[in-house]
Amino acid sequence: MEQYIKTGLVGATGYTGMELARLMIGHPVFKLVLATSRKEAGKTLVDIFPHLQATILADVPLVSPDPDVLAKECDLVFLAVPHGTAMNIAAELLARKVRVIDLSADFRLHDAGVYEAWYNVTHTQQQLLSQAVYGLPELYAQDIAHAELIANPGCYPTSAILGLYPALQQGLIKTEDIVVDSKSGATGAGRKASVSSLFCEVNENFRAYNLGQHRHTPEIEQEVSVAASTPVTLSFNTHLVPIDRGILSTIYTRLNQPATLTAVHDLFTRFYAHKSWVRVLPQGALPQTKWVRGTMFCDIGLAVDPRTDRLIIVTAIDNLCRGASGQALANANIMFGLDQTLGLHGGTLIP
Ligand SMILES: NC(=O)C1=CN([C@@H]2O[C@H](COP(=O)(O)OP(=O)(O)OC[C@H]3O[C@@H](n4cnc5c(N)ncnc54)[C@H](OP(=O)(O)O)[C@@H]3O)[C@@H](O)[C@H]2O)C=CC1
Ligand SMILES: CC(=O)N[C@@H](CCC(=O)OP(=O)(O)O)C(=O)O
Repeated sequence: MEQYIKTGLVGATGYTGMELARLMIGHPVFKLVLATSRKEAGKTLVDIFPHLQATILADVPLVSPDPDVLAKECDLVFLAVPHGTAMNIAAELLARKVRVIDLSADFRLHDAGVYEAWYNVTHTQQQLLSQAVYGLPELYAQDIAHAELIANPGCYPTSAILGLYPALQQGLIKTEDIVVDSKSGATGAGRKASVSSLFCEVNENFRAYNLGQHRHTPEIEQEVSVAASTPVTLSFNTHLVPIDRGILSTIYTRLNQPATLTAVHDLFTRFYAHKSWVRVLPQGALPQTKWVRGTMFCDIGLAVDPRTDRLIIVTAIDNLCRGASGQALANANIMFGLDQTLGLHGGTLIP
């Protein structure tokens, strides 16, 4: 009997596809049997990624993204492709009884109208939205375990939701005065060529973009509204910083009642007590992207400013690992009844 689960990867040439391949090298159960690229079909992974030489992935064939071929070879397929593209591939695979983990935004929003308004894309697979499970393991592990289709969370939303959830669920902060101020490294924009991703545009530069208009806003609001048990509208703002990986989110909130840092820290520590990947840092310590680089950790730091009644929550994640491919692998572990941390024990990549 085969000891492994046959796995496919659609979008192997992109940053999240490359990160998933990196993580799968060490996974004891999921075996990558097929990867796709429209441009590189006919080659093997090592032909395009020489750093995979002498690894278990070197000879994995690159094929065109054909659902029949994928379904014939795979029990599980990761979709690391742009939003708008993933939904149709997912539908084709699900119809062929293949389980799907979609790293794009196509199934994250429960309301197709909200998706269409923020993404400017027609949702052609709305019938699948109700069966998609939002793949944030700290919140939805039980549903993930029974899912056929996972909507893997966005990178910025992962950093914002994990930071806000305990405070909103416990009624610590006001729901109408939240500002999420996020900074991302350049891999967040994907590997496709664009002027704004050029070295000379990103290096030695720091800029804001999409203020109040980023398409991750409704995803964050959807999930934190569950925490608050009431609809939450918040201000979400993004910046590009000249690092490869990492997201640092500084979240400005207003306390409902005066609270000490010790009380807030206790609340967060208790909320995440049994969660392997959320580290509530000791009082006074604040997260840094380097401390989570290449890992599944979401580090949380807290500050209370009594002069302004503010609780300031700072989170740091690696956008490619925790914010995408590592989280996708964690979801796969849960879906197949494995320990959710399997293959995800790698240490931090410092420097
Ligand atoms: N980068 C990040 O930090 C994060 C990204 N995401 C999401 O994950 C997904 C992948 O992102 P990322 O890896 O950054 O993107 P990239 O632009 O780096 O890669 C996209 C990949 O998709 C493939 N692709 C593009 N169009 C199609 C198509 N029509 N059919 C089949 N394959 C296609 C490309 O392969 P080829 O052209 O060779 O066929 C390429 O491998 C996106 O939805 C993104 O929003 C989510 C969280 C974080
Ligand atoms: C730095 C940077 O450009 N980041 C991207 C993150 C987008 C992303 O990952 O999009 P989905 O998760 O919604 O697919 C952006 O802001 O558009």
